[in-house]
Amino acid sequence: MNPLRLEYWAQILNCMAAKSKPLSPEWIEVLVDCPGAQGLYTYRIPPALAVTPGDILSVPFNSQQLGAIAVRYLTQPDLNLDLIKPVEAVISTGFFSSSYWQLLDRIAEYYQTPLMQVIRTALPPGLLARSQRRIRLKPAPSPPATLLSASAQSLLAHLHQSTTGDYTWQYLQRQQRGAHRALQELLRHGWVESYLAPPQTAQPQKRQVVTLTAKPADESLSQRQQEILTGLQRQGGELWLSDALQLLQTTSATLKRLAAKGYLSLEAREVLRVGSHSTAAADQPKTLTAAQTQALAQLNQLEQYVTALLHGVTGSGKTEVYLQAIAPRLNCRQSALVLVPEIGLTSQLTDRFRSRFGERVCLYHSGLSDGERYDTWRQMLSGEPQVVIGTRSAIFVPLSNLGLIVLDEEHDSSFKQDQPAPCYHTRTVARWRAQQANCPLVLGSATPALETWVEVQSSRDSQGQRDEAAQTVYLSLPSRIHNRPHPPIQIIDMRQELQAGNRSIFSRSLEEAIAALPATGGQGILFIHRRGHSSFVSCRSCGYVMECPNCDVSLSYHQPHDQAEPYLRCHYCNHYQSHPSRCPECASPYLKNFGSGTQRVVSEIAKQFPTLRCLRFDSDTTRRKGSHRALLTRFAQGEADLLVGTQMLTKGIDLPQVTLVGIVAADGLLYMPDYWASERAFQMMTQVAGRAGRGERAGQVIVQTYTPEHPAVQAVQQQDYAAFTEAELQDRQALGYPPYGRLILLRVTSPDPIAVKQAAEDFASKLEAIAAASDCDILGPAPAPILRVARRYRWQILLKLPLSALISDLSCLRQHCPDRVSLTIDVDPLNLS
Ligand SMILES: Nc1ncnc2c1ncn2[C@@H]1O[C@H](COP(=O)(O)OP(=O)(O)OP(=O)(O)O)[C@@H](O)[C@H]1O
Ligand SMILES: [Zn+2]
Ligand SMILES: [Zn+2]
Repeated sequence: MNPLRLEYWAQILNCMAAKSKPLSPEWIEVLVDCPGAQGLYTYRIPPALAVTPGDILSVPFNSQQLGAIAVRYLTQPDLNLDLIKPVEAVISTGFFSSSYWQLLDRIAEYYQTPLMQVIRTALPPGLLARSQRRIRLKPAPSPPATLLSASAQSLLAHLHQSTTGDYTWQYLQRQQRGAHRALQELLRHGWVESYLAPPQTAQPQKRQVVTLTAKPADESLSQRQQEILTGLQRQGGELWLSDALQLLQTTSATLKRLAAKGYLSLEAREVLRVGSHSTAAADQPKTLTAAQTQALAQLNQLEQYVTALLHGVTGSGKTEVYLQAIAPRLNCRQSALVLVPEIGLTSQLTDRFRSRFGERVCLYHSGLSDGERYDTWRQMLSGEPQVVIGTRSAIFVPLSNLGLIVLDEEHDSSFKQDQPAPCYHTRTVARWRAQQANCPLVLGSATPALETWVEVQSSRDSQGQRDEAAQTVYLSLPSRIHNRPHPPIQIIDMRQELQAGNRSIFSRSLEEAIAALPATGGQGILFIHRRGHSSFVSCRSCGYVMECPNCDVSLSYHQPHDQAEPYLRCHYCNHYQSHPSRCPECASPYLKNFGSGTQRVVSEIAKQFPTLRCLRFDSDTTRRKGSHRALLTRFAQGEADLLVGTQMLTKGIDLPQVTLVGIVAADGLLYMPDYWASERAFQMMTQVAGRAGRGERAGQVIVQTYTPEHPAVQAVQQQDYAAFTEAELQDRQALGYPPYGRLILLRVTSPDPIAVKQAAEDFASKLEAIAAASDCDILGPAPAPILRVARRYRWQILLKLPLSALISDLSCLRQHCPDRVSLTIDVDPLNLS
């Protein structure tokens, strides 16, 4: 025997001995492309067919042939083997890498969720429906066509009618009954092959733009029309249609009428080109500061999987480090994944990436349409090196050859999915993904999550004792770019303001600072915890509070501006109702709204500072696509003196002219029903404060509170992350809370208040046995802090486990879930309300 062949056989035998998995698995579980099909289905793999997880298949399903994705091999189907149908064909191979499914499997297991639900979260909707199966003639047919059945010959004739010898399978099925069997025959004899159409090149996205073409002087125009044109002129004469509708408070019909009269033009323009106009000029890498240089050098040395914490104070230039760490990897044809809390809020970051890497940057987030998400996916499957910037779900994009994963603002809670299941944390999944790709994971933050911090600490303590992969590398950017000072932080005790007779929502210091803005040419940011106008409305005669009919919460009072009709809205279920003129309880006309949201602050500002220009930035004013960017651009261009907004303001705003930051009421942040309320309050306040004084002019931060002695408030003032963390960690350790223990929250909900309580009690008693085995505490069952949301009653059970505890599979509880009750298992929950 030829020695080469011998070696070949030796290898095969080795493989067979080494792998427990049979060489040719017999069964495969697949995801079927059929709207009603729930779960995974099992198919037989015919001996002649090589099927690998990740392949796109065609399978018989009911009476049809459907597209499917091979997910995982099965050794022992729990079914009657004779009833299992065979896979019909492999349409496209290597669509997903098989490690991709291992990742999803791991998520399903850790987060106690059925694999199907994980798949649904990970894959863009309609992935299979959009991948078209096509059939084409092959060049060298055999045997002669005359030996084929009549129906096969007829199908062949159809294919010959096409100039390219190529049709979609759907089309052929419509042309001929029983095309399926004919196709089998043609495939078997090598006449044709079936394949998956390559992705259609994504059309450049176009958007309507409104441009002013004539001055609004004409008398034939109505006053309203004149206002619109003047408004457009004030905005620089050009706006995206969507922004124009919002900013000018008009309709497209009105704009079209004005266009017909020749006052403005409406045309489609490519989004990319115009959208990034501010950064059209390609951007060069900046000369790094010493700290940046050191951090980058350490990052560049990391070749394999390892976690690195880039701990950089606000304004220290973390983004520049990401950019320069990614550049060499792109040059080595590796891709990078950059995860951010919310894409709309990080337009500056996105712009910086675009201007550095141009077309190689691609965005992936839930704001994309299904079609856009699909196109982006297919583009990534091409394997071309690229940088994907995305939110939470982008951790699932199918990038091959990953060279680096970055999680910017890693402490941000939007990286955790509350619902639907899987309730995954992007940081956790990113670790697994980086591990699989064997690439470094960079966590960036000015205020790292305590969990991350503890890992760094224990890495330091155990230098050299543990294996490298378990170490967290610590990189620090301790000062701002150009050594700009941090703004001093002034804490105002609002109780003293009240004593001094000041009943305004602004303390005297904040009032003075706001009043001084125009003269100094600086801009200010006011942070309010709540959107809307006021948090609740109550009757001054009988004390009745207006509540949501569907939820156990008070309705928020909304009044977008002073002339607008006020209305009430529920921030949990979005219930809307008009504001009553009289109390529904006692008919008294004295209804008053309490607490201050963004709208109230804006209208207060208008009263106290009539000449000050103010923009509101919250989820009410930024509902439309692109409106975040539009508002921030207006602010950046100096169209307003003040930006008033909610936590959306905390992230990534880098505006040199902002000199004042005011936190109107810190208290709303401090008292939340979570074990980590202090941590979040500290992080948020530090981030907002960090928006001030990033330019040449010094900044100033004013925090108003009724509890100035609160440790989080104190720590913010002293800008002392380490001290805050140390104190907070001691509390956590004493109580066995994360990061020193683990939590699992079971949420039980139902429209039926009795059934939900019953089910929760049932689950709790079933958990007793599990708990005893794993040294775990069961807290509850108890009604959730807000018992009813959107007409569903909510109960919860909290499991508190030591870090070392092995938790058994809780998904078995689902089998005991009664009909109208639903159970969500939230592993490592952040939201306990
Ligand atoms: N080496 C450098 N030389 C000059 N300017 C720099 C350098 N690095 C970064 N910058 C600029 O400093 C500013 C702050 O940087 P960046 O926004 O990346 O900070 P950050 O650490 O992400 O802050 P935050 O956490 O507050 O968002 C940006 O305007 C950036 O362009
Ligand atoms: Zn009343
Ligand atoms: Zn409600």
